[in-house]
Amino acid sequence: MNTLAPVFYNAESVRRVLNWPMVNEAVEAALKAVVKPKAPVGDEPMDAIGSEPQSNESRGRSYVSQPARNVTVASNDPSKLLLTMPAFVGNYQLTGNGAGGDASNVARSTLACKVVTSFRSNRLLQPPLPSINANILLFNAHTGELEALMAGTDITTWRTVSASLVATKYLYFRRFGPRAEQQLGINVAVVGCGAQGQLHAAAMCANFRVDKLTLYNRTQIRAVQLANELRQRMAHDSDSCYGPKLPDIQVCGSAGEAVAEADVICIATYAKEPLIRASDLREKRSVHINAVGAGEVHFGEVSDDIYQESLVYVDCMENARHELVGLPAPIAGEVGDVIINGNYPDEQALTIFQSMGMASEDACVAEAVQTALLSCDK
Ligand SMILES: NC(=O)C1=CN([C@@H]2O[C@H](COP(=O)(O)OP(=O)(O)OC[C@H]3O[C@@H](n4cnc5c(N)ncnc54)[C@H](OP(=O)(O)O)[C@@H]3O)[C@@H](O)[C@H]2O)C=CC1
Ligand SMILES: O=C(O)C1=NCCCC1
Repeated sequence: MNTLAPVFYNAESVRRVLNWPMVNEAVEAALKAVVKPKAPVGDEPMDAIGSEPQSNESRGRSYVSQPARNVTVASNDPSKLLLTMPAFVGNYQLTGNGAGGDASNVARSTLACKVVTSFRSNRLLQPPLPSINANILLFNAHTGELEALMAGTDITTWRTVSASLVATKYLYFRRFGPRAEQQLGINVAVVGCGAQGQLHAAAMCANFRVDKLTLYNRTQIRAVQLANELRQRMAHDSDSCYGPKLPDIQVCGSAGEAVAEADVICIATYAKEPLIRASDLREKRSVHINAVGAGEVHFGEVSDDIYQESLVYVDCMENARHELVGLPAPIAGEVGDVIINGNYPDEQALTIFQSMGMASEDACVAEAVQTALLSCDK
């Protein structure tokens, strides 16, 4: 690769190659890589008596270096943030699923840094702009030279939605059996129909068998527009990715109404006050919540009484120590650990995936996108 001239991949190029199998595989790789080896107990092998637990690297497993993200407040306004999100992901594999990978299963390492702004008032501009705008720097992991600058706004939305998909697969479906995500029909509620909510709604229907999709948005017209768009798109694509039966899509007048019959809830707003409460949820719990919104805190949009009843899982325990201070419930574990060890929740559990977003997800997806774009050029 020419080290003197980093390549620029614009948003259009990135969009051309994004697809769910590719992104889901890359995000799953990032979620697993972040899991630290456990201290040696029982049958865990030890290097030598009294030695430290083996590192993931020395075991040939994937691993991550991902410092806490740095947040800069712009114009003295806490709703205008610039975040820098560096990550190194070592020794991970992508199989070639969805064209991002390498069928030979060669282990890869990625060094990247996302620079992202969150300006929530952008939606009020004329014309409106996305609240989240991102670019990703991809470096040569051996020499440290900058190889590519990639538009990262779509990658941010896709990898965040994908983390919710992966969490739903392992924290919700797998409690019912090994292939439950292909067999079971679910009711999905989406609370917040901004950029995240829109893609969560479409992706849940494209990746799982959704019987009913309920939508709530503070400004109702956006939920109505999303419902209409999804109905049109699904009718048009019905042969390809959606199941044998198209979901029944309903717009609701309150968040409580939207989640009342939901098995899986995706909530992605800037709300500081809770939009959903324990009394809104189905009595027979067996419910999974993807809590995505990050206003001033990550967990404002879901009420304390839901957290107190839930098993809360995170993408990264280390980041949670910095970013989830004051979370009203203990953290049960990392999604990656559940993927690796198969320790799924009980069928009746109420689970929350508290999504913070990881730089390593951006790194793995950006690497997969670059691989796919390079293979298009061949
Ligand atoms: N976990 C992660 O990895 C990531 C999390 N995020 C977070 O996801 C959330 C949504 O982002 P995105 O979709 O890009 O943002 P958008 O600006 O596109 O959408 C914001 C949504 O939040 C709703 N909303 C804002 N304030 C309130 C409120 N007080 N009460 C109810 N609804 C409200 C808006 O409703 P209305 O249409 O009425 O204005 C809209 O539906 C943000 O908190 C963002 O920080 C984003 C990226 C990654
Ligand atoms: O992970 C990200 O990227 C973001 N998370 C919170 C809000 C800004 C972007």
